[in-house]
Amino acid sequence: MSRKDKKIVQVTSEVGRLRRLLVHSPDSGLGKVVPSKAQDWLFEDIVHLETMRKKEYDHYTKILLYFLDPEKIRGRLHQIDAPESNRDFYKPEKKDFYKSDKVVELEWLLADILEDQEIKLKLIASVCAVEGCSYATQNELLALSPVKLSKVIISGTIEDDRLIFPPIPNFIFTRDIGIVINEYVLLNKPAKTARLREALLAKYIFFNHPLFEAYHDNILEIPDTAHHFLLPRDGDEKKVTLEGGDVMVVHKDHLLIGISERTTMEAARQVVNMLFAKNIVKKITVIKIPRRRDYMHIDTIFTQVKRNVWVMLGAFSKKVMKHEGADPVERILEGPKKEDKIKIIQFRKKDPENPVFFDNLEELLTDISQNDLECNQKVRFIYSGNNKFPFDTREQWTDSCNLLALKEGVVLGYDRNDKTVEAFREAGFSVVHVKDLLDQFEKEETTPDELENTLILIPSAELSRARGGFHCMSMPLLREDID
Ligand SMILES: NC(=O)NCCC[C@H](N)C(=O)O
Repeated sequence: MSRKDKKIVQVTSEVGRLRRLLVHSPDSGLGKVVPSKAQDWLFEDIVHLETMRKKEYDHYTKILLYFLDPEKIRGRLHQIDAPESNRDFYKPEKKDFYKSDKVVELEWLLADILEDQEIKLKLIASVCAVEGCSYATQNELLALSPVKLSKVIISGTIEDDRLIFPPIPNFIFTRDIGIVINEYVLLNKPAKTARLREALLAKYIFFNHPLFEAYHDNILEIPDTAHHFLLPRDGDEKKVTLEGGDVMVVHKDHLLIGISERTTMEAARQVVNMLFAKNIVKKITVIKIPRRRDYMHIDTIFTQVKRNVWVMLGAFSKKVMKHEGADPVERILEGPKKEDKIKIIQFRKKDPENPVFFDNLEELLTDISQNDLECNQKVRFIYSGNNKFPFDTREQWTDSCNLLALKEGVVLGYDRNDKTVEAFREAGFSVVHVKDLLDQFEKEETTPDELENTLILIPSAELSRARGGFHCMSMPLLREDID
């Protein structure tokens, strides 16, 4: 898959037409999560794998292929989903797997790099060191073919359904393994132990897969602070962790970085300095949000829909929340709760000593729409749960604010956030269920190019238990510029 001739990696916005992304469909490891481990492995519950795959994630794969690589799928849906096809189209180890270099499956890339004996040896040794495997297990892995080994390394399960190390069930959230900033790839440093193997695999893939051959000099790693190993284990301010859900490229010159439960101030500091020193962006806005599980990254509280439209959680709004039935005088006197406060500081490369401060999220996002994206239409905000208590927080918890833009104004979200959907309708968006849309595509009643201002809903009963939406389930590699 060497593509020296073509552009493989470039992202300059959150909403330009998506042309290539990294994904990972739910592997058998997700079906091995036990209740006692669910929290450690960052799931709130155990999931039903078959429902998650067949009734939910497969739709995501199909809609992505229809937008990014239609030849793989157009006119074939009936055959792909026929019971006798056994879902082989969706399984990286099968010969009928969709193998797309636009909707790129990580398990497939991993299998590719494991063809190289030296990489295979190094990666097995690294995984076994991280997971504390026996020497016998290490040798067992060495004997596997690249395709099988890739599956085992990701799922933790060897052929006879034997778990040899923990699964990495959060690998479906490819957003958090790295982030493309213009033509650079910033590798992540996970905050949680359960996600460490993901970062290791991402590093090997980006440095070794021929797809990224032309970009090796553009891979950015954040070093640990000197002597980090001498620092106290918990609560040290010099800890360096950063996850992709906290990084957003909103314009070729402007990056947002969240400081959150997962991304530390030290990591943000290093990224700001590194990107300015390498001249990758001109402006970086740091958004410090409360360290809370339900806000784990900034993309859990807002994402962009089109250049002048954003979806966000009202708790971070300048407006006072409309808590129905509450006394307005009390509400206004109290103001927003202390734990809901955020800090927004914008650094400019030319004058980092004099940052710009923003009071609230709307002020920053309006500035991005009007000044970076030069949009002269009214900037609009769609609020989680239509900004009505208690739907605002309930729906944010199930990722109402975590949408993926396939192109400007066309976004993917979960089907369960009814009040947010209502808010989209009120803002003039069409709302369509993924099954109906795929049906319309197959019948040639409409095309991805014709679609505008639309929220596409995907079933989510199981997926939402994993605590991430489609923004998290995507790592965009290539988007068209929106200017
Ligand atoms: N960017 C994101 O917000 N990713 C969601 C990650 C969910 C996963 N269960 C985690 O807790 O890390």
